[in-house]
Amino acid sequence: MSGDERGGLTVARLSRSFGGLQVLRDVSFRLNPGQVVGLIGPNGAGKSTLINCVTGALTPDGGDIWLNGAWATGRSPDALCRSGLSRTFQHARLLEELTVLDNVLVGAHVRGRVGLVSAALRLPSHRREEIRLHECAMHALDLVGCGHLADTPAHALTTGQQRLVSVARVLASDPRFVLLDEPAAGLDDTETGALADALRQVAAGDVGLLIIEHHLELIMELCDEVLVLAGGGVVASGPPAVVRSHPAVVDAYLGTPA
Ligand SMILES: Nc1ncnc2c1ncn2[C@@H]1O[C@H](COP(=O)(O)OP(=O)(O)OP(=O)(O)O)[C@@H](O)[C@H]1O
Repeated sequence: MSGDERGGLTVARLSRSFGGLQVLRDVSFRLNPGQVVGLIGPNGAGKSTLINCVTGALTPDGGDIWLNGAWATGRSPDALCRSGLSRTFQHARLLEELTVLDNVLVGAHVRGRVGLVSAALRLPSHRREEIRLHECAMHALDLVGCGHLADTPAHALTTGQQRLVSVARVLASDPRFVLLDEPAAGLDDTETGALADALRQVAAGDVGLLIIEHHLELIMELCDEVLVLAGGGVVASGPPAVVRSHPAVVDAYLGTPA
């Protein structure tokens, strides 16, 4: 592994089957700090399986994952999250009886620095940490345009607001890399705009983002690189302008030149 690969997420020749069905075959990509990579492909192409393997929910059958220079294949989702690799889910569920702020604080606590003993004894270090986490949570909510909803119970949110808050919950964990599974699904145009602005700001803070999306315009507008998955393999990759006119993409996925 070369020196400049040590500060990123590297996925090399990842494979995964379910029974006799090979869902991923030799998938490789790299995500650098501050880079936004889009992952597109038809339904069933293997996008969610890829995220599940990279974030530890599934064990790949073959291939390697490196996170900041450390071999990360097979590590648990919790361990990866503590190392700065987080994800959002296609159908994220909030804790409905809690307020929006408390939901986001759950994310912030994932990487809290003060242990149980300090918390139980209510030491000053615990109090300072609580203030810091509260600020992180509010900052994440402001980023996605939901700061005004902090005191609202989660069950009172629209579907779009729930999605934005679930993105804020992940951002509050102060990740270095985030894998987002269809973050714009169910958002209206205003919410999609707020999401795009938030993700740009997050990436500008040197966070690497991998975004699965069916909303192609969002992908083409937001991403530095796009990876196209079909039948479990990468059929095209490169800058958006190159990928959108790639013959394999036009034929197999977009149908007509975008
Ligand atoms: N746990 C599982 N057991 C068996 N087959 C699975 C499992 N998870 C996924 N698959 C199959 O793997 C293939 C890829 O699924 P995956 O959800 O990764 O695709 P996707 O590209 O994310 O699709 P979508 O865009 O519809 O979410 C599909 O054929 C799916 O049925």
